[in-house]
Amino acid sequence: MFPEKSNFFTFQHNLCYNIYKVNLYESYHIGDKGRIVDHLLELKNITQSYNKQVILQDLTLSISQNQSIAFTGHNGCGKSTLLKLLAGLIRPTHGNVLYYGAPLFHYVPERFPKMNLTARQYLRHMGYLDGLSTEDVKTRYKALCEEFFLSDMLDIPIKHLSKGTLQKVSVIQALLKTPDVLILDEPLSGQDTDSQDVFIQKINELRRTGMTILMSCHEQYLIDSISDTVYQIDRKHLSLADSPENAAEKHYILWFDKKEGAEIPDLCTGRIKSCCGKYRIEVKESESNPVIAYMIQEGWLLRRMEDADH
Ligand SMILES: Nc1ncnc2c1ncn2[C@@H]1O[C@H](COP(=O)(O)OP(=O)(O)OP(=O)(O)O)[C@@H](O)[C@H]1O
Repeated sequence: MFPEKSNFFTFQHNLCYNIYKVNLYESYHIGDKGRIVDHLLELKNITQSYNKQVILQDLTLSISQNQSIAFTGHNGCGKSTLLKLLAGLIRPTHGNVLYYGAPLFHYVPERFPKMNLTARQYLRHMGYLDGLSTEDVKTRYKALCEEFFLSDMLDIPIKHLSKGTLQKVSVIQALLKTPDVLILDEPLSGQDTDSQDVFIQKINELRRTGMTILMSCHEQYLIDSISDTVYQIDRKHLSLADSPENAAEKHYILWFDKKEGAEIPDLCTGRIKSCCGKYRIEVKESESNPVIAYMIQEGWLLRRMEDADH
């Protein structure tokens, strides 16, 4: 009677195809401020077409644990498509998606299907699919519904709920059990301002626990509130956004040694300078993790990271 949660909004990656699990020993790199951080997933030369029309072309992207990334771009540029690719919900036309380990993903879709189930029935069932006990499910959804001002609407069939309320139900189902990666497709659309505040506070709490957040979004204040890295999709390609906020960011100098055959990743083309046999690149704080990840992936060795202002 109920759909499998894996076919719904929450799933684990062993259910998806075109996915390559990578040996965990390969999954560490030196991250921001010299910490060891976990590699989580990578897109390698991904192209996505629908009916022979290319939507996303040759995207390469590396994501680390605990990054909070916002994907921006005009309507129809491919944000939802990219999130589905990252989540393993759709098979890329070309290229590979690599997952390090078996992260648990939860997904808040942009649109919620109309259903006869009430919000309570739906949340209960989602909790059971997450493996929570009856008592835990109840405690959890009740607390979340109170925080999101939803308690009075729990017994209304989902097909009669407003867009903003549906969005809240969708967020709550994704938070019943804490995932490793939370994927949010335009999560604020339709939510009232009080619920938006609760949402932002909740997401930042989850970020402090190490969760990775991948979000598509149009609202700058949401991006500023919860994201540490912003990518924009433009004409089928992905690039780091260069906003005035980013310009005011702290800068770092990364020093690398070049191993034989190491290539310069696209993100760093024209930015690497050679100096006394070493190679340096200046980066903004928000791009340091992806730059390090791409460089190491291409065969470079990170030697030092220093504050660009000193
Ligand atoms: N299953 C599909 N079959 C055919 N075309 C699709 C499919 N899914 C998406 N598209 C098309 O791919 C393009 C990108 O869609 P997508 O939903 O990823 O964009 P988006 O950036 O999330 O848009 P928005 O900001 O409006 O939500 C659009 O032109 C859309 O019509």
